[in-house]
Amino acid sequence: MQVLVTDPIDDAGLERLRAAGHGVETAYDIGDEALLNTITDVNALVVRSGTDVNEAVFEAASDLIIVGRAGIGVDNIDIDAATEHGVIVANAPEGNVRAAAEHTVAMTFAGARSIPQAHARLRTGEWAKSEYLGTEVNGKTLGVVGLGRVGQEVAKRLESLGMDLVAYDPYISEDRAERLGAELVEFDTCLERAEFLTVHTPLTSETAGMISTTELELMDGGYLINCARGGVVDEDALAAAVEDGVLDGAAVDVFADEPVAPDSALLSVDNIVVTPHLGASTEAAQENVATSIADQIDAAFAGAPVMNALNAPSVDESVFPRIRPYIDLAETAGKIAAQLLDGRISSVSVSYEGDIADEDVELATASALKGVFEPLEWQVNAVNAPQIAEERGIDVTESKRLQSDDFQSLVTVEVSNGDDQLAVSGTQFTGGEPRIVKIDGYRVDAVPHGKMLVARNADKPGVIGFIGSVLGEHNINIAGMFNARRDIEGGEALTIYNLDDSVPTDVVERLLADERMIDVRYLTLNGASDTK
Ligand SMILES: NC(=O)C1=CN([C@@H]2O[C@H](COP(=O)(O)OP(=O)(O)OC[C@H]3O[C@@H](n4cnc5c(N)ncnc54)[C@H](O)[C@@H]3O)[C@@H](O)[C@H]2O)C=CC1
Ligand SMILES: O=C(O)C(=O)COP(=O)(O)O
Repeated sequence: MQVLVTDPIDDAGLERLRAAGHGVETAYDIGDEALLNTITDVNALVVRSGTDVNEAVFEAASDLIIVGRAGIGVDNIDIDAATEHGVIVANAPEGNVRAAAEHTVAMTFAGARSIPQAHARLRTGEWAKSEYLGTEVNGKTLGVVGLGRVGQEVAKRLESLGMDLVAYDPYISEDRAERLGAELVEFDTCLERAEFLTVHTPLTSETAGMISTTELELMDGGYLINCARGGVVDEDALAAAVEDGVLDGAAVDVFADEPVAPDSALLSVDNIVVTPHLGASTEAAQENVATSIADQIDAAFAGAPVMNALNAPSVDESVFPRIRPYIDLAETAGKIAAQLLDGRISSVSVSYEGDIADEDVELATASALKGVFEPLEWQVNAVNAPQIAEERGIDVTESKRLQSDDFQSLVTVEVSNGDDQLAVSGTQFTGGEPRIVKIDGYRVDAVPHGKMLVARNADKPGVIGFIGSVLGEHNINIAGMFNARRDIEGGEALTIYNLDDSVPTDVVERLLADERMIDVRYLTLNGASDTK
């Protein structure tokens, strides 16, 4: 598999990918145009904040499986476009949290004690001792906007230095804030009470520009520290607020456009301390995020759960071995059901019974959808299948029942076209053999693989012989078969054949021409049926 790395990551990540046998190409500072040309046969792309992974990238990247963000913020990646193209986006949400928190604390002090300014003057021989009267954090109020992983670590550190905490985060509980010793308050209150305000939200449509002139005026003095994302704080408004004395100072690590333009207003105001997006730049953080992303890429290539996938159902590694067979069975059951039902599919229901009902089955359900949609030749995988269902107005339901009548675990995929339904169930026998055990109400025992013929016929003597001889005449070898009939003798029967060879349409038609045959479908479990 081919991995392209377009922002510098730690060698440990590159080595891990190479050790796993993948081809790794680094192209730091690659331009947009060159990226579009290079990405065409790449299977994984690794980025930090320096690469714009937009829709055009996904359009060009037909073999792309995963984009790994060696860090936290994913505002430079078009996740909707990734999902539409079935590409996993994963980040490394833990590895640089402490680095970002420490840098925030460092920037707080740098701003409050004018460390960079004093340093610069001393380097030119000026002993400007009397010009710098700093502000202590001890006894002051810290306002935290966004009390997530980084915000919490910053809060803990600055609280231990004697600060009182207020926080604004509409998505966390009061309990969580309280446990940190922070008072959860409204946004305006947070701005009004903060003597130091630190921003730790992601950049989203909701947070873009959330702090501008009006908000800075509410602060009325004090310091603003932004080590989250440039677009959250309006840069011109911040520069003006510090310049005009509305704020005492600011410290900024991140910019709306990076690298920041040399004429940015933020670079020319005395009391604004700046760093070039260094929050995550420690050895430990870079090693952590690079190896985390390498592991996730390797998992994605192997079809295993991707721990921090942002747009695909993710499964805990410890439960994956238990649910893996049902992920495969759900896909197979979905494929069979879709190939046996005519008409436009309007709903899919996936149900789990027995032990499997006790597990997190989101990935298995996505896999069932993939199975249903694949025979329809839609470009689909478990990442985009739920979205495809939604876009096409297909109802998807998932249900669970802890009891199972006949099997330890059973997964059933039922498809409906509005008039008719068709359900296919699968289980895993002890010893690891997957089996399809029910098709459209018939109790069967079929090995789900390769080429299969499903025939429904009148339950009369000689029908199986007839099918066998027609297949034989066409040199189609039968590898195995299972015959089932509905409740009463002389009613309807269903026979499943596992075949070594494909069944051409004219052979299906020849079988169907016999009046004893009710329905005959040739289906493949490796791709679209060639009779539909
Ligand atoms: N300067 C640097 O090098 C680094 C910057 N970052 C930035 O920090 C951000 C936060 O990282 P984490 O704390 O790990 O993310 P997180 O997801 O753990 O926390 C973000 C918090 O923001 C809150 N939030 C979302 N929308 C909000 C809104 N409208 N108002 C208030 N709060 C809101 C969320 O509820 C969540 O608690 C990242 O998205 C990234 O942009 C992260 C690491 C390094
Ligand atoms: O992890 C993040 O969100 C960061 O902002 C770090 O960015 P970087 O990897 O240094 O470009």
